[in-house]
Amino acid sequence: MDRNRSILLDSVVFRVGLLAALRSRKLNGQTIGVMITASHNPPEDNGVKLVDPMGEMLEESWEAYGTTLANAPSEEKLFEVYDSIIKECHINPDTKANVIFARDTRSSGAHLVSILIEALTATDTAYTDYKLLTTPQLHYITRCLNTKGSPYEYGEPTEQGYYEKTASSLKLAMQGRQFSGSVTVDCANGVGGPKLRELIKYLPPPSEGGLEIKVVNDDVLKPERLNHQCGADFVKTNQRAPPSSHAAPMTRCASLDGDADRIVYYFNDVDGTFRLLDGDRIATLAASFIGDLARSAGLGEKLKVGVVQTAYANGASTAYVTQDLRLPVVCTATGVKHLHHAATKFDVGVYFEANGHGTVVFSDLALKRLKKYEPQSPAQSSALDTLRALTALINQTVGDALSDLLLVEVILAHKGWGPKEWDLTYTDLPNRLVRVEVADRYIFKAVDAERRLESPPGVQAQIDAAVGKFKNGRSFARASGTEDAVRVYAEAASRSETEDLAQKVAAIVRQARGEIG
Ligand SMILES: CC(=O)N[C@H]1[C@@H](OP(=O)(O)O)O[C@H](CO)[C@@H](O)[C@@H]1O
Ligand SMILES: [Mg+2]
Repeated sequence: MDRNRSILLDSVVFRVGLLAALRSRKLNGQTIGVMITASHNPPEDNGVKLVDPMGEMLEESWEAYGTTLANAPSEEKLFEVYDSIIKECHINPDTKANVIFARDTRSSGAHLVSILIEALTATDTAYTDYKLLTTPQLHYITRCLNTKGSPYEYGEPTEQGYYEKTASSLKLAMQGRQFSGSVTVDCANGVGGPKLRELIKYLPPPSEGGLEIKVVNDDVLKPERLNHQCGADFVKTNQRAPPSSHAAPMTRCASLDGDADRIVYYFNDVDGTFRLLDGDRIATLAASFIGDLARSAGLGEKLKVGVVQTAYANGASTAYVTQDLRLPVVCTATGVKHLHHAATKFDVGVYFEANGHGTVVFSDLALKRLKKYEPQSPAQSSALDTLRALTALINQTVGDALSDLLLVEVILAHKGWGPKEWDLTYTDLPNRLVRVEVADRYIFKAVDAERRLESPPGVQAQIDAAVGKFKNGRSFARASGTEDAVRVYAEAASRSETEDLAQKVAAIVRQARGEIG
């Protein structure tokens, strides 16, 4: 990493440490998590994520305080800003603050941890260093710590507790079903590799009917290999397997990202064609399975399943959920926090971004119903047991590649499906994502779950006109929240039309001058 970037990152991590301390104090000393990772990005990047007490992402209203701290011009001013937030939020400065943290395998991680510790020490915050973890493991532990001793106790607040809970619920969820064949998991040469190997130690071996998991791309000793030519983002973006993949046709493959909170599946057809089974596919698979289980358990009316997607979900997946599965779909703005929030409105909310980040959340009421319900027949009893096991197998705090992997494997085993049957549930519309670099992306203001631009004026009308010329055409443009660019997404009936539509909309975006008012 170049020196300037590294100094900037030190300052960001220090300020996030202050924010975590403030947040914990505001919440009467509940534990806040800090994860040092840059996910699917190149190895020289790094970043930091905050975890709220229930394992959710930092509450949106608090992002503004993060910005205020980030904008403090100097170290001296920084503590003035810190004190002003204490006043503004009516925080009792004497409340004990508690923070836990972990990092992925990036070489800058250890140094950033030392900066984080400086911030926690400066604010008299108690902390625990969980060393190397996947992002979802830190979310899990954060929730466990904050629910310990309560009726909602989530589990043992340790890495081992995570493996034990996952392994025991997997066994229960299988209900004696058999796995067929193996799954090859590309770990992006990130922290998911060693953690998946650790998890496997808690699972029954293939010789005893356990799942055969072949771990590949798990080299964490050469940091430059992280996310390089492998991993979920590579596979989703390039729509092909990592070049190192030697999987035989029709065998299940999956790729994680650098911090193991995303997963996509794929396989090669008998004729060698690459078939991607992305986040939309995982969502539809999970929603169909859970919906069926709820009905079989006799809880069809009492357990309303819904699916949450973003505008990037393939239109065919949305049609499949509404028309074939007959389940409601909600579309939210991009970013997991939006999806997660919308999913909590259902009894069982299944949410996934197309890129493979997602999970299933069960409402408190749904959990209570599942606990209390008395089945009326052996069939109801078996469906109920599976549902109960899924509530423990699924990491409900955040999208978790390891628990999502096992969820998919359980469902395929129950359905007796290979990747082909899964792929045949619906046919994706051809789609194209284009990144357009513009002088000022902030002039592009999106509304309606980011499906339409309200500004610059007139641009949406031009996009609508372009879309109208294509059969099954759908396209939208929005400013990225993470990169200095506008993203254009397009779908149409054929590959060439999709490309054509994407290029037309990209040209509209490039030409937009953004003279407002
Ligand atoms: C089209 C796309 O994949 N967008 C990604 C990307 O957001 P943008 O706001 O589009 O840059 O990064 C987000 C954070 O990782 C992720 O949640 C989201 O899905
Ligand atoms: Mg990630």
